[in-house]
Amino acid sequence: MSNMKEIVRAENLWKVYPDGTKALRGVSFSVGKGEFVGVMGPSGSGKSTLLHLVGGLDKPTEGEVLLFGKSLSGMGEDELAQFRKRKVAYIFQFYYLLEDFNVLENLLIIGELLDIKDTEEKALRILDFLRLSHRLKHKPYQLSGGEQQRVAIGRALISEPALILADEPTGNIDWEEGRKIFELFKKLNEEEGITFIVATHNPDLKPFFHRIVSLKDGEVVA
Ligand SMILES: Nc1ncnc2c1ncn2[C@@H]1O[C@H](COP(=O)(O)OP(=O)(O)OP(=O)(O)O)[C@@H](O)[C@H]1O
Repeated sequence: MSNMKEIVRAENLWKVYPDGTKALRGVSFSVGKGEFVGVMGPSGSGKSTLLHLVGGLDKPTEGEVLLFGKSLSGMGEDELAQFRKRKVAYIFQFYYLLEDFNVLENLLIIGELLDIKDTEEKALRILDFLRLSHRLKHKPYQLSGGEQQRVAIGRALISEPALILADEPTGNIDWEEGRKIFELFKKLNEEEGITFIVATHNPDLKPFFHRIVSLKDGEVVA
């Protein structure tokens, strides 16, 4: 029986890359709805690999990921694509914004791609929430790192995801801006009920998390 409150379950995940690197060695954990969970550990401990597997961006060598009670390995490509589009959103260390488009357009394009209703209205509301209303017509290169990351967050929010996976989201910005990003995450978590899994090696961010999954050499440590 799957527990409906359980959003993510990872069961005995192994990831062996083609060169033989064992990035994950039997990782298991679960995340409940509304949790704000940190994945922490030193560089190379497997944090990014784990987030990729949880989001269905890559497949485990062994083991299983269940999202919202459904096994990713049992899904066809179409179903997986739908999942990736509409239920789960990613925020990366590098923002991957469309450089030729302005802030508002960066959100509108995703909305169009995902066939989301009332995209413009939603985009404006989200950008207001992210304190970017005065930057709508700016291109990414005209923005600070923190602002670019807020646009990337806006892009993630346009599909109204239940789960956000963030991989070193503040890795490229200074501490003050980074703290603001985490405060936005907390607000989204508390007010919108969005579940977060955030990978970071920055111990200063520990106090933000409800719970921490600590990785070392591809294994969960206490
Ligand atoms: N495509 C790949 N091919 C081979 N080895 C890889 C690949 N991707 C990652 N690795 C290796 O797997 C291990 C885990 O990498 P991963 O990126 O998941 O760790 P991480 O904890 O996110 O590190 P960082 O904090 O530096 O991003 C490392 O030893 C890394 O070198």
